[in-house]
Amino acid sequence: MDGRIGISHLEKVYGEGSERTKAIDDLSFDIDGGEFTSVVGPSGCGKSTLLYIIAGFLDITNGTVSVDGTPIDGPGTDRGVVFQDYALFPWRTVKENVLYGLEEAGVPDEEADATAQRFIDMMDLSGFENKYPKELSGGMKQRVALARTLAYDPKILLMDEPFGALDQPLRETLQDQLIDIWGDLDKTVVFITHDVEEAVYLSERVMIMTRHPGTKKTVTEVDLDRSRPREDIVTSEEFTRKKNEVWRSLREETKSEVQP
Ligand SMILES: Nc1ncnc2c1ncn2[C@@H]1O[C@H](COP(=O)(O)OP(=O)(O)OP(=O)(O)O)[C@@H](O)[C@H]1O
Repeated sequence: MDGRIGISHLEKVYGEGSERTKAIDDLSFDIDGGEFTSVVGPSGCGKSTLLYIIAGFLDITNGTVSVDGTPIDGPGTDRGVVFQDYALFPWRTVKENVLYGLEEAGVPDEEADATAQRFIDMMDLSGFENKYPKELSGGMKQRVALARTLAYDPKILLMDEPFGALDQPLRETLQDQLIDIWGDLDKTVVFITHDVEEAVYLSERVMIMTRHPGTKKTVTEVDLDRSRPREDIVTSEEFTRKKNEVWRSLREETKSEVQP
């Protein structure tokens, strides 16, 4: 399946001289097309840096990052990014926001309109097409952002703590919606989160990064039957075991931060 991400000996250094910071050091990791991977790690370990490198927003210092075998050279419509703060256009309505990527891609009006409406419906936003972002709740704004990204059909979804600003019930609703979308649309998803439970609930693999400079520390494989209701999943023995495994690895990194 398309949407494979290859990361080989990635190094990212910001700044020069006394301002020099090595954010990522010798990180190698491959993600299969259609796979859902979460990335967790201590604050400042380079999670967002990694995501923005895959997005093509940032240059790399050393190593290679490729999509389907082709080294990344700037942003592209094969990758869509969803941010924590939604990044909607405040002067555009819901429909106009969702139409944005389709307009940029030169999709004819009628087809763009039908596609936008399909994703508006999929994200339960029907009836809100003509509202402006300021008239929406946080959860609705994030659903608009997701619809906007999905509408131009990227193979890869890059999500930077997308539900971090939402309260728990909303977060859970959006997590379940994302699992459905992932199942229906065959996307590769790279999902950054601080929430271990969220990472294990959503992903097939969780990569835990070392603290600054960040590299791959451990990878936990999660093979949960996600067709069950949430209550059954989160109370299952396997879910608890995987959560503890990720926690243990993460705690080691956070602990080493405060040791001399
Ligand atoms: N534009 C920049 N210029 C210089 N240093 C930067 C820049 N962006 C990030 N850094 C540094 O790179 C390191 C990694 O930052 P990054 O934001 O990728 O980490 P993170 O794991 O996403 O953090 P958090 O979990 O707190 O969001 C940090 O030390 C940060 O200070």
